[in-house]
Amino acid sequence: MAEAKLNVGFLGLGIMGEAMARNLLKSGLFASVTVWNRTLSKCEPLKSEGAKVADTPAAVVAACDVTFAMLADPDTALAVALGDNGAVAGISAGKGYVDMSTVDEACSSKIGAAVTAKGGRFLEGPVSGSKKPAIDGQLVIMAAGDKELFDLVQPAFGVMGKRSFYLGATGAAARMKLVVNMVMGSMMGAFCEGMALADKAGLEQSALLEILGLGAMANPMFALKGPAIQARAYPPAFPLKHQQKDLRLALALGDALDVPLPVAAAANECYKEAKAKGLGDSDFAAVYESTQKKA
Ligand SMILES: NC(=O)C1=CN([C@@H]2O[C@H](COP(=O)(O)OP(=O)(O)OC[C@H]3O[C@@H](n4cnc5c(N)ncnc54)[C@H](OP(=O)(O)O)[C@@H]3O)[C@@H](O)[C@H]2O)C=CC1
Ligand SMILES: O=CCCC(=O)O
Repeated sequence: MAEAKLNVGFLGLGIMGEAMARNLLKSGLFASVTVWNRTLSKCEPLKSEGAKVADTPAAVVAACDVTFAMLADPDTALAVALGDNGAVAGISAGKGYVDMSTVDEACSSKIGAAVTAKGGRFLEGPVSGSKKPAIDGQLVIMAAGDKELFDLVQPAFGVMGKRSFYLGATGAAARMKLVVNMVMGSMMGAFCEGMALADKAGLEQSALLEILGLGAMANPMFALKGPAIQARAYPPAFPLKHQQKDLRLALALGDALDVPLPVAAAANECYKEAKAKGLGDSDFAAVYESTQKKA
């Protein structure tokens, strides 16, 4: 007998969440897709494409077998899960909650414990890949927590991503994601310093990009962000404030484990400076501006 289609929910329709929820909807694999966003007007495009809209996270979870969340940061993930009319209020036996936000282990564990205390199942599932991979369903999903839930949501992960990794007990995916983004934030910081030094040294930034692109350091990030840095135009794909949050959380993990992270700590200062210049909502490539002399 064919398995019944799942009713799925999605909380948080920002840059990533809207694209991910749309891929769930477009796939036709689910009986229904119910969405919620703090700014409710952002639900309208998906509503016009066939999604249901609920007024609260609790109402989404109550209506769905599995609910996914993609929220800004740990404080937000906790508020949406545990606050009044939060997701956990809608949990009952067997329901699944998959938090795909980039958060630290303490946040994820707290949400997981609240979900399981009500008989629900919890998985963390942070992702690599930005706006375009989210639109294209090409994210890389790092998951940890309830393995049966991981298996159950494979069709959903399959439409949102190109690969999903099961990494073990809750916390493992949160830690992995922070390590990955610590490397990314430091790489971008070093790249921006190179671009700034090339410019001041009388070299063409486009020549630097070509030379880097032909050697062992070739990577999609430099190729994609290089032209934006040259133009000093930073439409957000990955907001700088989120990259700084990830460095902050990775440094806290390093502190807790006594791992020296001087490169990441220096990069974090650059992102903090860019944020203080009002660039938090710009793409994280705007960290280039921290290399420029103050006006
Ligand atoms: N953009 C990227 O390239 C990637 C981002 N991520 C991670 O994914 C998560 C989402 O990122 P992204 O989509 O870019 O972020 P956005 O800033 O575009 O969206 C953030 C979402 O969180 C919601 N939110 C913020 N504050 C609150 C609050 N106090 N209460 C309720 N909801 C709130 C926003 O609602 P509202 O619309 O009302 O503001 C929105 O839905 C972050 O953890 C980020 O680090 C991971 C991989 C890539
Ligand atoms: O957390 C954001 C990651 C962005 C990316 O992997 O390109």
